[in-house]
Amino acid sequence: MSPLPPLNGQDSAALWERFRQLLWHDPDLALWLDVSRMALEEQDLERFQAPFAHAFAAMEGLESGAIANADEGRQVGHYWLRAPELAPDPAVAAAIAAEVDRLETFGRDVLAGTVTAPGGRPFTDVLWIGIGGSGLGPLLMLRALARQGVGLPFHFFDNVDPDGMARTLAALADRLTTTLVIVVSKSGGTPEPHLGMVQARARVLATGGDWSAQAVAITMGGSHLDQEAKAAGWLRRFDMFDWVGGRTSITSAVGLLPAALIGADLRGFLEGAAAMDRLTRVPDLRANPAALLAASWHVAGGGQGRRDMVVLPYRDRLEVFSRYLQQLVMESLGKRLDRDGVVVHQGLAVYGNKGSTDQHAYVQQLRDGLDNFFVTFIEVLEDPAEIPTIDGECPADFLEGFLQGTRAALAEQARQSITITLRRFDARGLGALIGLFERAVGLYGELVNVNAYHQPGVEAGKQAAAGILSLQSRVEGLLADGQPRSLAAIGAELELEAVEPVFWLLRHLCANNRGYGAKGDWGQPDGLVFHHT
Ligand SMILES: O=P(O)(O)OC[C@H]1O[C@](O)(CO)[C@@H](O)[C@@H]1O
Repeated sequence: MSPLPPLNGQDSAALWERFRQLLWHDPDLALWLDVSRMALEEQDLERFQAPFAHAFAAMEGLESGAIANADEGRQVGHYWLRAPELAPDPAVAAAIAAEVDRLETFGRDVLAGTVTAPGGRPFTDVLWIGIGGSGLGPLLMLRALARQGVGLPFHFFDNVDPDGMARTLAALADRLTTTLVIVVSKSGGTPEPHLGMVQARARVLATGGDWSAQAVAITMGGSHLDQEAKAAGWLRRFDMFDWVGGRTSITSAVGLLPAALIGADLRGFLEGAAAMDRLTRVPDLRANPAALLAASWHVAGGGQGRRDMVVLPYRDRLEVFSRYLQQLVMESLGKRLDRDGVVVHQGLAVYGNKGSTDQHAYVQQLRDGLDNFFVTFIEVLEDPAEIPTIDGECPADFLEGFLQGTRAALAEQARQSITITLRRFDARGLGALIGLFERAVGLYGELVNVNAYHQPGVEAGKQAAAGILSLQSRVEGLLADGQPRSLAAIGAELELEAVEPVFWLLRHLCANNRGYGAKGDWGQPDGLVFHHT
């Protein structure tokens, strides 16, 4: 093969040669990957040989059951979920396969009306309670694969925003007694899904529902949530295995149960991910699409994430994909320390929405402004037949034109881009996309030597939040005697280092009907006097 022409200028013959040489295609998945507009050069492909040999070996070790998440002492087994025979323990392989059967059967029975809400009425809705990977994966499944009139409508508690909860419960209204409530938390101890569950249960019971007969748990065996569901005899419990991380849980019950409840092809989804896994195990940088992605990200950001990834899927069904990738990539790669304990502040920022919509929003800056990004276009070739050409105008042709136009306009300004093209978008294609990015993140993590499977920064935020809640209890306890106090007085009596958190807490309490009031100027916190009435 002739040397890869460098990416510079607008020489169309050189660009075509780059395109030809770097194009990756799999006929079975009918998927193309084009990294020719990334700053990946011949010398990079050579210098990456040794790091990728190491990364491929590390991924092989991970898939064979090594403790790849050393900090948490955990195996990382999401690849086994779509190829159970790869699990190092036959009992684990059997458990994975059995769980898929159970999920499929349960979904089918709910849709067929053989598993019903109390009183024998068919379930009408699903309320899904979960956050992070336990909420985003299901949301992606729904937005990507739901078909009009098939399966149950979904509603989400993916936060503890009371306004969001109130709106969701109001929308369900009298259908709450026929709503299947699915509580998802791998750890079973995350406050957000717990609070959501408590609110949902109270409302279901208040409207005459039968909580245990309507509730389903997806969690690790033995977790607090699992114990609660078991003790109260919930309708079903599904396993979220210890070796599956939240952000890679979409091929577990977390993604498969939504698929089953919207009548999507969950076996096809798993098969697509498995097929991509096979293709991304190939230990050859040029022949491995996940390696080509990871190498392209590396050169774009100098191995330090100096360019953001802008995800632009040209298909509305993939609108949530950028948010999904945001968690997968940023929670995996955004790390302060590398595996050797050296402070590295690694990461790769991800954002996006969809094309061509974003053409009329931030693409202006991508073309003309700060060059701190690369775009990942996602294209689907097969168009639905329902939208015809009218007066010679075919929306699908415009979409193709907009994609190519944006790619070319960016290249004119030396802005980098990747394009992933799928012949058709279905459950199998979605599985393939998930597999592709999961492996690319794993390989990139090895290249930059970070543990892509833990999230110590999130834990830090959780602990800080717990500290604030405990401070609130102390402040409320102090003010319970009815004595008015300034912030300084509260700080002194509680021996606090800082009073600013107290101001924030009391500002919130005073804004609601919680029995607190303040005298003074809210713009001059020092002069405020707080009391409990
Ligand atoms: O499923 P759990 O244990 O409630 O965790 C929810 C989310 O919280 C995190 O642990 C931290 O954000 C994610 O990795 C996970 O997806």
